Amino acid sequence: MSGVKLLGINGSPASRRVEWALKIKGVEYEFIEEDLQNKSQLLLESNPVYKKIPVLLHNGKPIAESLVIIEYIDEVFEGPCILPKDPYDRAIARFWAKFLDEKLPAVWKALWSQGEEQEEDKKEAYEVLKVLDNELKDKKFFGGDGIGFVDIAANFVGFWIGIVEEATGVVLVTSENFPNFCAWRNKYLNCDQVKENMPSREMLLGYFKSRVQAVANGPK
Ligand SMILES: N[C@@H](CCC(=O)N[C@@H](CS)C(=O)NCC(=O)O)C(=O)O
Repeated sequence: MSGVKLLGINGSPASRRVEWALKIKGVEYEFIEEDLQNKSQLLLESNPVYKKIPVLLHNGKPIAESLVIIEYIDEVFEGPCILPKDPYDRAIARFWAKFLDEKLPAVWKALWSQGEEQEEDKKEAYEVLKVLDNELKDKKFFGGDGIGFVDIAANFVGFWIGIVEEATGVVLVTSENFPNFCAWRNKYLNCDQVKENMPSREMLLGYFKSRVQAVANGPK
């Protein structure tokens, strides 16, 4: 028993990032599915600042924020390194992971907003995707030849965006606009590591379609 518990949600990209890191290290853990409509006392006490999942509990001590948790896992447990060893490469990986965290809300918003607001939001989302596309110009993965910290951090753009696009009918990513990004995404989705660490596509598609329906029905 490793004394590791994860408070999370099966379909959450942030939660999946942490599970992926735990699996790379071969750490056994207990997954505790949270209900965000009715947050547990354990979650509220473990992450009193943000009250969000994921939270890792290691021997009872809580750590919040998925990227912070992955770095902790990388330092504390034996196994393959997740972040690069070289300090410069590590700093660059942190830069891109931070970029993803800061910019993803704009991409998410563009997928759900409507009308004129959406046209503005799309412009911002395209800028973010263009930056990612450019970063992937001469690379197989963000991590170089293999999946690394930034590819784990990028699970939302790699896996979730396409599903939300299908549910909402909003198209942000095309191979004409973002060829390097699309090439990365195709490789990414075909990786065993990715397949093993993502939730069911059907489950997410059903969930997002029900959200689209709820938006269309308007407030009750
Ligand atoms: N920056 C955080 C984001 C975590 C996050 O957004 N968690 C969402 C679920 S995916 C949550 O707990 N939301 C509940 C709330 O906002 O009350 C991380 O990377 O851990």
